[in-house]
Amino acid sequence: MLHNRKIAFIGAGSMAEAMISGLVQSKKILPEQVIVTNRSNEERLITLENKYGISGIKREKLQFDQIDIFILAMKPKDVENALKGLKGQIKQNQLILSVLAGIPTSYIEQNLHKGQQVVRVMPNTSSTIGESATAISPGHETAAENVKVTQELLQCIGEVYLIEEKDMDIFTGLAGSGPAYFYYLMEHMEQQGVIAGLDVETTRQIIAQTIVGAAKMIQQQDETPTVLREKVTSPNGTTAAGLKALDEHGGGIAISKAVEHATKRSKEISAKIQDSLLVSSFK
Ligand SMILES: NC(=O)C1=CN([C@@H]2O[C@H](COP(=O)(O)OP(=O)(O)OC[C@H]3O[C@@H](n4cnc5c(N)ncnc54)[C@H](O)[C@@H]3O)[C@@H](O)[C@H]2O)C=CC1
Ligand SMILES: O=C(O)[C@@H]1CCC=N1
Repeated sequence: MLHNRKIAFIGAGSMAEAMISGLVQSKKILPEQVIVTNRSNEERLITLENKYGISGIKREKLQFDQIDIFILAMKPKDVENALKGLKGQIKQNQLILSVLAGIPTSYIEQNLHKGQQVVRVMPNTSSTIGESATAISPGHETAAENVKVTQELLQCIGEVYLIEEKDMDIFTGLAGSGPAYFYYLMEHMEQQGVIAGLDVETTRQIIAQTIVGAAKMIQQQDETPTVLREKVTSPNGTTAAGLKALDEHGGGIAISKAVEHATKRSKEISAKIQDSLLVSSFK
């Protein structure tokens, strides 16, 4: 299904690079199938070309009619301008994947064409190594065949979950932003290893293997996190002491709040963009 399809990233930042890296590494997508463009930073396009063997093309030179799948990968604040620039170039039957947090498919449909083939997508930066947890949610008029193509494409960069669009905000709070919470946790664990006299590189690898092991236990054993946590925790032992400190310092609440606030921010971005649409429809 993906054979010979041309994929163009509009936006060449961290998320575009993570996806390009995963797609090319999967070998299911050839570098010749991938094009990337951005607003103005030509140096960045050259860097991506050299690193992944793909084509970096200035927007004016992009042959829009040759592209099968566009991937919108600019910041949400830039989407209005970006869509204005794309409207005259993109046809209704061309497939648009949007990775933008908080931007509804209806906004994209309304700013491109009625019946535009669009799928909202939420990957994470683990796409880089083919380990993303990616959600997809098609627009109202998106054909089933395009949903299948999207699934097949994104399976090249990890696991894909088809969800309702109303659940995109919580998915973003859990999985889109999620890697950052784990990196934050790792930063703090690492500091303690180093304070205790371990070298930073060894500490980092020990922590990474501990997280990988815990994640694989959840994936491979039919046990809940609660049961697995209890199995680590000997009465009056080291883990009990660690967990008590976590509780006393609001560790559990802090984690819940991180997910809650990221989710809320995704909702705020949606509300803001819907308001701007409402204003422009009254102009
Ligand atoms: N960074 C992450 O972990 C994730 C990001 N996302 C979404 O991905 C999108 C991009 O995020 P990042 O890559 O982190 O941002 P970034 O700031 O690194 O990259 C944004 C890119 O968009 C380009 N751009 C801006 N306006 C443009 C226009 N009119 N036409 C073409 N290109 C334009 C910029 O030149 C830049 O290359 C955001 O909407 C974000 O919500 C989604 C999931 C995870
Ligand atoms: O921080 C952000 O807004 C983006 C969306 C999910 C991860 N990064």
